[in-house]
Amino acid sequence: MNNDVLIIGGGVIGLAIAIELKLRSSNVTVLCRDFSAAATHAAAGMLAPDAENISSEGMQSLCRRSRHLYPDWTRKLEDLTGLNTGYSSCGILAPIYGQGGLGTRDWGQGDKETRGQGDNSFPPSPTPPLSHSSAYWLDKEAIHQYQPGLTDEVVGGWWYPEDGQVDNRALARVLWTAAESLGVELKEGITVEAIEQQQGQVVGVQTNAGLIRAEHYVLAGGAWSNELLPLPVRPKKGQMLSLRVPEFTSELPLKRILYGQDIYIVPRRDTCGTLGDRQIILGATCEDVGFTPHNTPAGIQKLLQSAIRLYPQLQDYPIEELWWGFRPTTPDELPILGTSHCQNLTLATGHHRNGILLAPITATLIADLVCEQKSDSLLSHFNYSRFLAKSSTTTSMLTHFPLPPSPTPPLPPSAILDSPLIIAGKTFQSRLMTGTGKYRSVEEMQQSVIASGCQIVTVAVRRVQTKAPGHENLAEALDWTKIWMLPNTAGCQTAEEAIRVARLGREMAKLLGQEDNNFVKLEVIPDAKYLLPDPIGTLQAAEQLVKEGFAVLPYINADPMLALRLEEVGCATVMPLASPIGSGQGLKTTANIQIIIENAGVPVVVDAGIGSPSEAAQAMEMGADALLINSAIALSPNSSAMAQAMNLAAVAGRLAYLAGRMPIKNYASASSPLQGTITS
Ligand SMILES: Cc1cc2nc3c(=O)[nH]c(=O)nc-3n(C[C@H](O)[C@H](O)[C@H](O)COP(=O)(O)OP(=O)(O)OC[C@H]3O[C@@H](n4cnc5c(N)ncnc54)[C@H](O)[C@@H]3O)c2cc1C
Ligand SMILES: CC(=O)[C@@H](O)[C@H](O)COP(=O)(O)O
Repeated sequence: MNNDVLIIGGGVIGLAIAIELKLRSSNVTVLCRDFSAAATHAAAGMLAPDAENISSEGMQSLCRRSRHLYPDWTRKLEDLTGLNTGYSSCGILAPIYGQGGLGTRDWGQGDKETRGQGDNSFPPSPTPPLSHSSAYWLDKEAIHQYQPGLTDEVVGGWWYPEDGQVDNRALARVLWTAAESLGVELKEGITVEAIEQQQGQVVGVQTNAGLIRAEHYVLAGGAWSNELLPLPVRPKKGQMLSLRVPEFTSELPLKRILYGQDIYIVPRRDTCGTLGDRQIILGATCEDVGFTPHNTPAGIQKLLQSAIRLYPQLQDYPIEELWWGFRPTTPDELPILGTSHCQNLTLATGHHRNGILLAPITATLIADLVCEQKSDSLLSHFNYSRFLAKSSTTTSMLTHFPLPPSPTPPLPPSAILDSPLIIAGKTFQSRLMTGTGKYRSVEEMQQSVIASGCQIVTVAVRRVQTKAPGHENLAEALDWTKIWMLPNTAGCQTAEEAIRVARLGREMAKLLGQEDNNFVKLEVIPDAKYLLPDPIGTLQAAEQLVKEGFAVLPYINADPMLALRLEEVGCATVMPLASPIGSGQGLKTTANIQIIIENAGVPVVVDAGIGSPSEAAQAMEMGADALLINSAIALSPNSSAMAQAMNLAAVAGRLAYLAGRMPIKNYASASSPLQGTITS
């Protein structure tokens, strides 16, 4: 199969897959936001299925199969590039302290740095090895003889001769060079902002350089994968440091990795052949602190204390470098590999603390799947669907659809992983926007906004200025820490007026604490009867406001050419009307909106005229990215119930759009089988 595959993420996983696919004759593109930020560079490079003492059988097999592939895989890469990966089957020694020593294992890291398996921060305690691993117990005398220099507290340990290491930074360079030389298109500095889906297919990825399309897509975004799909992958930060082996030491004092109870010590051979390059790597913390960067004194102190305790002579070695990285971690700490809810999207993420080890097997299994639709039985352990079935509480983890507030029962888990709505780089989970006008009271407006689950509320700057009813205490009326304000230029008849009011709107947002809010819903409406926007004035004002740094969301008639022009001048969305504002006539411009949706590279927000939830759902089923609905909610006799209904309709329409509708047929087709029925 000679297809186009686009890989999101250029860490060890994305690059290994890219090379494997390229070697099987696919045309491959890798999009990578920041090569240097990848956990790949931060790792220790241990290949340790045995020392890691993995409890899941599927994971044990996966890890061992990968370790088995390592010698040939690295040799092939080295042959391709002429570079060294630093692969070595050096073995891992896991020393164990006597009872007296165990008492000092509490590192007191507080909430942020915890330890112990499951919630583990440091490597799990060495315990008797699991079946199928070749492991040898060394008693006190044997271990001290085998590895001189260990602390006296060590009373024995396990020797895992089949485990090893690779120089992960060297490997990353080799993978990049190999991919480049094979003709993989490597695009560094490109951020994928959204995965565009339609009817069970990915139709492109929205990036900071525009829309990019391929036949097949692979998500290998490491700890950041959850920015694009609601997969339960979270960052687990690891701090590390390296010591330089002093030059007077002619031999590396350590020949193998020490895998202690609260530290691992990795002697790194020089991949360049110079003695000056010899390092000892110490790791690692495992912290649940999101993407908080930097090394901390507490983290580094604990690594140093543990390392010196296990192997005291390290205390005199010069410190060379400190760093940190983010492991991509799932709730069960197993990777997510294989098929997704979209037929042409494959998942390869969540490798937690074993991604370097798992790179060759991941590449092989994913390439088998993409190129030959061959699904290895091992993959069944790692499918994303294992997170779907559990309970309704997983819904928020696996879809970006906002749950309606109580008392509506929670939605059942959805098998669809949706991208969030992104406008001008800002991410929103809800695809419904509402307004503040026409409500009978401020209280009704507040309740409706909450019931709608919306995250964007548009506010008419002019009405706030004039303190029109319902707009007197805007600052207090809504929780602006949760709701993003979309100032609109309603009431402006010319481009000049709209530009002036947009600037006031920006100041208004600042007063509400939204310092970085540069959004404006641009309305230039000279006609009061139909409230139809002036296309020329809108384009002129949009051009100017974009130049001034605004994220412009223009309200327009459903005119496909105008929509394109507005996108060309840099608008953040286009907002075609369904029918005149406040008319509740529903979708009167369907055909043109469809053309706009087909051609837009920015989100299409259907705005104005939607009168009922069925119309809202219809617009979303057509592929609108979002809706703006005000009058239908505010003028309903029960506005908060209608707000909730509109939210559900937006969610339902979106799900239906992603899932794909059945074909329309001319004749009936029985739902139950016609064969095999009882005949009289
Ligand atoms: C401290 C530490 C020690 C470790 N030690 C080991 C070890 O000894 N052995 C082992 O096997 N594993 C180890 N690991 C784990 C291993 O590093 C990871 O599992 C592995 O790097 C994951 O690879 P990846 O390619 O999935 O993600 P990454 O290496 O993190 O790469 C992801 C890449 O995707 C890019 N990206 C993300 N989102 C987007 C987007 N939207 N658009 C474009 N690009 C995007 C990022 O910029 C990044 O370059 C360690 C990890 C840490 C942090
Ligand atoms: C509040 C706002 O911006 C409205 O002008 C918008 O266009 C919504 O229209 P409906 O009130 O018809 O939903």
